[in-house]
Amino acid sequence: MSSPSPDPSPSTGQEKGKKPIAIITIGMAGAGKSTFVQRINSYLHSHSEPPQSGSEDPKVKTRPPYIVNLDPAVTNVSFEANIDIRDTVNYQEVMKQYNLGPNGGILTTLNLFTTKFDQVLGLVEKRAAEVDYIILDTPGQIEIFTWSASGAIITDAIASSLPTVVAYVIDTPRTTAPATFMSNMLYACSILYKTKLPFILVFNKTDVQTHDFALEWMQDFEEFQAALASHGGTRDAEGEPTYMNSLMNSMSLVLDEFYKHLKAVGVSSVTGQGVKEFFEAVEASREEYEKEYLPELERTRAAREKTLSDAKADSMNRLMKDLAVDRAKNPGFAARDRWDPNTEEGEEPEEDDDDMNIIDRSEDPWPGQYIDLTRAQRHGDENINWPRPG
Ligand SMILES: Nc1nc2c(ncn2[C@@H]2O[C@H](COP(=O)(O)OP(=O)(O)OP(=O)(O)O)[C@@H](O)[C@H]2O)c(=O)[nH]1
Repeated sequence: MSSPSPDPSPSTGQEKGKKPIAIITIGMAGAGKSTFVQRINSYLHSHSEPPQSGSEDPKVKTRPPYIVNLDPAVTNVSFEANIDIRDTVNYQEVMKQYNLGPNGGILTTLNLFTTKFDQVLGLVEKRAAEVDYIILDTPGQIEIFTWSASGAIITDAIASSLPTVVAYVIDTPRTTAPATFMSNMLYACSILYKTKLPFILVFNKTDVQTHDFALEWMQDFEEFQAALASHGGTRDAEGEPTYMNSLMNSMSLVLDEFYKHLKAVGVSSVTGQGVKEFFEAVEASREEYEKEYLPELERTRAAREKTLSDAKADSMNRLMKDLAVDRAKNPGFAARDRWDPNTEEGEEPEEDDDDMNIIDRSEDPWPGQYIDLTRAQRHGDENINWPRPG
């Protein structure tokens, strides 16, 4: 496991030609992603001071970040997002139109939004010279980043344009059991190997539970195995280690290698403790991105640009097919995961429209209401033709 750089100051980011760094927060539902984004947002705001006119101001440290909210189901966003998925796709309307429940609704909403991610990237790139950090908040459906094409499109698109780091947020108090810790690390591992991006484990909620135990387990697999052995339920009736116990023992050896590629910080999004260390880890990740990831990305960039639109259309079709297959394979789940007509009253959806625009709230005054999926933005009564699950 690598440790954060000793450089104590957050990024100045205003050095000539230095690109902003994108921080993609990923984590299980309830891990504290949104609270964490709010905390780092307020940290950056509190460290930004207007430059003195006509002179180099040594007090200037950072500038407020550019924030993209990709969680369509969040009701209250405690930070001001510059781009908000909810402005473009109406999640309730998606559930209704595709006859989905909350989980399928969130995934499909993100898939639809992803088809327009080039617009998001365009807006972000336009602001790149004005900000030091671009922060993306994502839904708790972590499978988006472990198997879904939309997760890969988002991470690849951002990382091919800007230095990018994944901040994997963990609910520390809920990770003290060895089995829970292991399952969280396996998720992290699959995201790391899928995105191949610099990765920071953010052990959140350290005001409730410090993350020392996690660091010990990551630095010494024997410590983890000892914790596992002393944990209840690890032996069967004959006193033999259970299958799960043996599996986790072996996994801890495998993960030992994985931990070497990670940075880990303890943070309390409530008190702000550890946020400075988090930004040190982000700055160290910039170097990692430039030395290790960028050369590889540049090799593939030319090919990617050429095939981007084909790949997007293909991914969308596959996703819609997967959705249909999943639902066919799991009729019980499909029957439960449906839009409930009693939960919402409203107008009938408009007919389909084939275009929508992403809004930058900082440029375009927020209209103060949801925009219907079918009338995404300012196209009068033209219709959108969303692909339907096969
Ligand atoms: N004590 C403590 N509570 C926290 C901290 N960070 C978040 N929480 C609480 O954890 C709960 C979940 O936080 P959220 O920020 O909504 O979590 P999330 O990961 O965005 O959740 P989803 O949107 O469901 O994916 C809330 O009740 C927060 O107040 C922290 O550092 N310390």
